[in-house]
Amino acid sequence: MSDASILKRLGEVIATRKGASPESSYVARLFSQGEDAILRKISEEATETVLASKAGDKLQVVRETADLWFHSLVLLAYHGLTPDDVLAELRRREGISGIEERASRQGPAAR
Ligand SMILES: N=c1c2ncn([C@@H]3O[C@H](COP(=O)(O)OP(=O)(O)OP(=O)(O)O)[C@@H](O)[C@H]3O)c2ncn1[C@@H]1O[C@H](COP(=O)(O)O)[C@@H](O)[C@H]1O
Repeated sequence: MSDASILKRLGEVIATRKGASPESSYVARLFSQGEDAILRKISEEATETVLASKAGDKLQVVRETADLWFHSLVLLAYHGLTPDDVLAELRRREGISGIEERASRQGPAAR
């Protein structure tokens, strides 16, 4: 099974939690608390990822990044989006240098 398929499966599970009982599901509880609660978790997990990196703790970097990705999937589902929407955007960018892309947005003077 490809690594991308775990994102797809997890996205599907998360979507099923909309309207599920907050008593039995962490994701349902987040949905019931609303957008700000989801955004707070993303902010928290991003900060924890930064701290793990600064501490040079690779295992913790992996764990915090997993938390960050997971909560980002919850935010996507909140907006009715799926991991496929983000994967399609990454595919669209594939092979386009960030430096070139930035210059094309800023016009010839920035090159
Ligand atoms: N991948 C995850 C996952 N990663 C992290 N978490 C939860 O996200 C929370 C992370 O928050 P913290 O690290 O800040 O821990 P905490 O202090 O306990 O959290 P808070 O009380 O502050 O919210 C923890 O409660 C973790 O258990 C996850 N919860 C669920 N999943 C997946 O989502 C599926 C659906 O989950 P439920 O909706 O709970 O059934 C599960 O089967 C898993 O596949």
